[in-house]
Amino acid sequence: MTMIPPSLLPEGLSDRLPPQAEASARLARRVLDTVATHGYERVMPPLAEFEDTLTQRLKSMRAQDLVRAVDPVSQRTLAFRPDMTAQVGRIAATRLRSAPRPLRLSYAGPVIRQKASQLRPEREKMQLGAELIGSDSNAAAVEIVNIAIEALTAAGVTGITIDFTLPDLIDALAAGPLPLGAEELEAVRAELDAKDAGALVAISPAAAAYLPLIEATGPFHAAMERLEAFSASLDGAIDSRIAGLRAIAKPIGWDITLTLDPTERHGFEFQNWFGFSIFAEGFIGEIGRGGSYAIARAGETDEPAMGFSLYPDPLIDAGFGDERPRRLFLPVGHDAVRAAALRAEGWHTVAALADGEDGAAQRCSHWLDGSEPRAY
Ligand SMILES: N[C@@H](Cc1c[nH]c[nH+]1)C(=O)O
Repeated sequence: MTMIPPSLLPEGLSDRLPPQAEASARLARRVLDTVATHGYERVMPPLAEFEDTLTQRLKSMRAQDLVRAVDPVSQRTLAFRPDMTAQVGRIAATRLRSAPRPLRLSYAGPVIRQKASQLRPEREKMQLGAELIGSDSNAAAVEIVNIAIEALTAAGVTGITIDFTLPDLIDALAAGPLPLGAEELEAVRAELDAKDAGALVAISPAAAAYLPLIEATGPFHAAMERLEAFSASLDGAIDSRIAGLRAIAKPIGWDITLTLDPTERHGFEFQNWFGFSIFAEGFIGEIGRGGSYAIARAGETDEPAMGFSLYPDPLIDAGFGDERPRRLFLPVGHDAVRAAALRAEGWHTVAALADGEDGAAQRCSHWLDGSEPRAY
């Protein structure tokens, strides 16, 4: 029998150690506090639930993406949550069904996926976010995008880029002004994803009509002008979406870089008319994502919603949020009242358990000499 080393964790799962565990919690706290000031109240869904309740609520949450196990109690398949948005949707559609709308909820916790992404090896990630349930209007999008920016800024993130997308644009065009057969549609999606103009044109003349969308990518204002020209060539077929994007972009500060990638679908499995990805300077891949979606409800029409999720682990790995408090060593017999007063001033204290302990070895910069902290 092969022995599993006691330190080995399953692939893609890892420990967070000091000081990063604290930095991660601090960043989560700042984001949650910011969204709370805009009326978002926290929910705490469980780490795992029945697989079907996780996959049914949001369209295209796929069972094969989940880490699953059979529950010995119910004999049913359980799945770890891959995304808390689906759980918030379940809560909104069931236990908070009759709560007044719009309903504003926030969340934070780990999520687990079957496979890691290409960019990062983790299967477990920290997720923080906010969901606005009951509307997917332009006003809802303005609120969500701006709160996401405010929360990241409050947490100290700089160099933010927001990339807008229209996740269901291709489907809407294919079902309307630029018809495509089912196979053609798949091929068009693949080539737009690859941004391969030559391959797109080679599919068919109908597919070639989608070419302007590849060009409507990049810095926001120039890309929007190209998207507007494309809409004009289709008798204004996507004018309302363009107006939506303009309304969302308008209040965003000059210090945020805006880009447009109207056909980006990666990571937008359930979002419909609007989606956005968040990037921070110096970090590969998104640190957050959001958009509009619909929550399925038993015996009723779907409910519109809008939200965002942040994945702060890359920031934490890079040492972000590492604010080390001053550490003070308290020798045996120290003045406990003075120590409490110093803690109230922001010191972190480390009390000796026995004579002869070395405070410096406990990473203390100071020790309590009578009533005064003294540097080592
Ligand atoms: N939870 C989604 C983002 C999102 C939140 N609300 C709507 N979309 C994700 O992580 O991809």
